[in-house]
Amino acid sequence: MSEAIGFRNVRKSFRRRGGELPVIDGADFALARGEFVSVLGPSGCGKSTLLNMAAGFETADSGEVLAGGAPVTGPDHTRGVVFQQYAVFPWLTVADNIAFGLRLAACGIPRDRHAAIVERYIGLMGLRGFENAYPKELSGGMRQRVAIARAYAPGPELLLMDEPFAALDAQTRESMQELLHDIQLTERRTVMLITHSVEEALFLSHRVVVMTPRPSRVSEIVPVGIPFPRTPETRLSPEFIGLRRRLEELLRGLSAAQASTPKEGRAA
Ligand SMILES: Nc1ncnc2c1ncn2[C@@H]1O[C@H](COP(=O)(O)OP(=O)(O)OP(=O)(O)O)[C@@H](O)[C@H]1O
Repeated sequence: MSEAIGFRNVRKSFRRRGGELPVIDGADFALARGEFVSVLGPSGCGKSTLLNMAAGFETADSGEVLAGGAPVTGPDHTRGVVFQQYAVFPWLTVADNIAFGLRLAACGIPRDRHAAIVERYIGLMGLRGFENAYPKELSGGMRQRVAIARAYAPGPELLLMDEPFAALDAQTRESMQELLHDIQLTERRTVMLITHSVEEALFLSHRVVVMTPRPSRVSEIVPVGIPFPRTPETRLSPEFIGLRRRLEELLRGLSAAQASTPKEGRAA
């Protein structure tokens, strides 16, 4: 299978008051086309930094970030991004938010197809009846459904999601995971998801990348061998529970290692 996004020995530091903060120290992993991969790791280890490099918002100090084999040089329409918040435009209706990326010339989808594409994602994301609503009239979960629809609509090869459900209550979060799972069954895009939730990572992913504390590298890549489609009962299966325990233990160990490093090595 060909590679959608690859990190090759990537290093990244940030310049801060008081010196350099090394964040990523040789990250090396790749996502195959059509693969759903979650990235877990101790708080502040650089997960969002990895995603921002894949999106083209940040550049690596050394090593390479490759999208479809070509170096990432900046953001473009082949990579869609969903953030935790502020992902929808408050001045646009639901339909216009979803159409936003389609209307950018670079995406190259003819104008006469836009309405059908918007309509399709309205249906897939359960937003029918809300086409003309503004984000302020929607719940947080519905706003994130709009954000996800907007990211999928222009047909990017890769979707980069940075804790898209972190601000939602537990029940909404579970139903959003199920919605994303179902969309992926039909769309089969490549997704890189940053999350703090082991359960979310396991429910959605083919593989889970676990990062070490900062300066971080890959600690382990855990394949999730649970067949698709997954259902709410999957979360209760012995295989799922076993993997959850294993990942939680791994993360506890990594966070404990982080807590015992000298303070000057761990800027906030
Ligand atoms: N633009 C920046 N300038 C300076 N420091 C930054 C910048 N972006 C991130 N950092 C620092 O780099 C470190 C890693 O941040 P990042 O957000 O990538 O980690 P994370 O693993 O996503 O964090 P969390 O788990 O808390 O969401 C943090 O210490 C953060 O303060």
